[in-house]
Amino acid sequence: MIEVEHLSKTYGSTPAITDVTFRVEPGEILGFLGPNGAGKTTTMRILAGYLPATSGTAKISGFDVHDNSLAVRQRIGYLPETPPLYPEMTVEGFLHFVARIKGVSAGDRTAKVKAAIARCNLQDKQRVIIRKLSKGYRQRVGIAQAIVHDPPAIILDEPTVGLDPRQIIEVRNLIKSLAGTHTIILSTHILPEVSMTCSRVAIINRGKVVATNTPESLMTQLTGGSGYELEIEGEANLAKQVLQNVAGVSLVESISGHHLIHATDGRAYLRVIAQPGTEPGREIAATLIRAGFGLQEMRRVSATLEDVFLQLTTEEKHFEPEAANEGEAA
Ligand SMILES: Nc1ncnc2c1ncn2[C@@H]1O[C@H](COP(=O)(O)OP(=O)(O)OP(=O)(O)O)[C@@H](O)[C@H]1O
Repeated sequence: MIEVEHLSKTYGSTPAITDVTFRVEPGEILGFLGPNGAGKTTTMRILAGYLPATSGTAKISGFDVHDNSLAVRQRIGYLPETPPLYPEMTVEGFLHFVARIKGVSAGDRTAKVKAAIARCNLQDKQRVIIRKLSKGYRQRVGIAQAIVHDPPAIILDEPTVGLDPRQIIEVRNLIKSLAGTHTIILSTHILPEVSMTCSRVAIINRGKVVATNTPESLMTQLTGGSGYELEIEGEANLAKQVLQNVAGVSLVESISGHHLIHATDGRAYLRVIAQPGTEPGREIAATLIRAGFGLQEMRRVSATLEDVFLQLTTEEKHFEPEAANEGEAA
């Protein structure tokens, strides 16, 4: 539905994005996640037909954004970082205006504007001048203008920036409600936004896509699954040997810091990484007790998307593209 292949953009001699490839399936929300300056806005603007790429292709519903820009604009809704609103117009008047320039026929306009107003919960504000709206409501008008012509694809660039926590929840719920009937790309640098809203995530760093997968799969790929942190009475190396033989355990390591600080108090602090899809907690506890160790504390830890993001965007090494795309629909 949205297909991006080997897209690159260079501003003068500065590469902004390099060889970006990903696709978004119909009805899916893809989170496009990256730190400041990673190339998110550049990619979104190319997809929306506002910026020509230096090389590569991008297609929306099969139409090339460069060669068929008119067809693409009719099939795409775009919310830039700063919504393009006319402050002196009423919400309703503005949406009628946008519907007209997006090519909605005069006969369909009233119904489409009404539907966009209802979808974005703007019924109470439809006759209010945009200038008088709060930032949260303005953002909803921004989303309403993106969907008023009922496009199959929607591109949202940092849609919750500058909103208060309540408005953020409202806008995220609105975006989620658009999935299924629309194909959505949500560009953001906010990690929880991706976990809460998106079914899949593409992580972009320094202009390159470094991983694409579901948030859960990314976490599992990077860490080998969830794990446990243990505080035990006994000798660390002995405990490690014992635990290494428990079914489902892939790795046992000392927790650095703890190990050094408490080396003399007879306690060991260990992290056990479980093999993906296994839950060896019960057997870990039973094995330790059977072997005569005292189990002071045991808690489950799982990698967060934040761990994944930090690892991919701060280390030089990252997934090979094949591994990064594993599990992705062809
Ligand atoms: N018009 C421009 N001229 C020159 N360089 C640009 C231009 N626009 C963006 N860049 C550079 O391209 C790179 C990618 O910028 P882009 O705005 O796409 O990133 P971003 O991920 O959207 O960042 P942010 O989250 O800060 O908006 C950056 O290094 C930026 O400085």
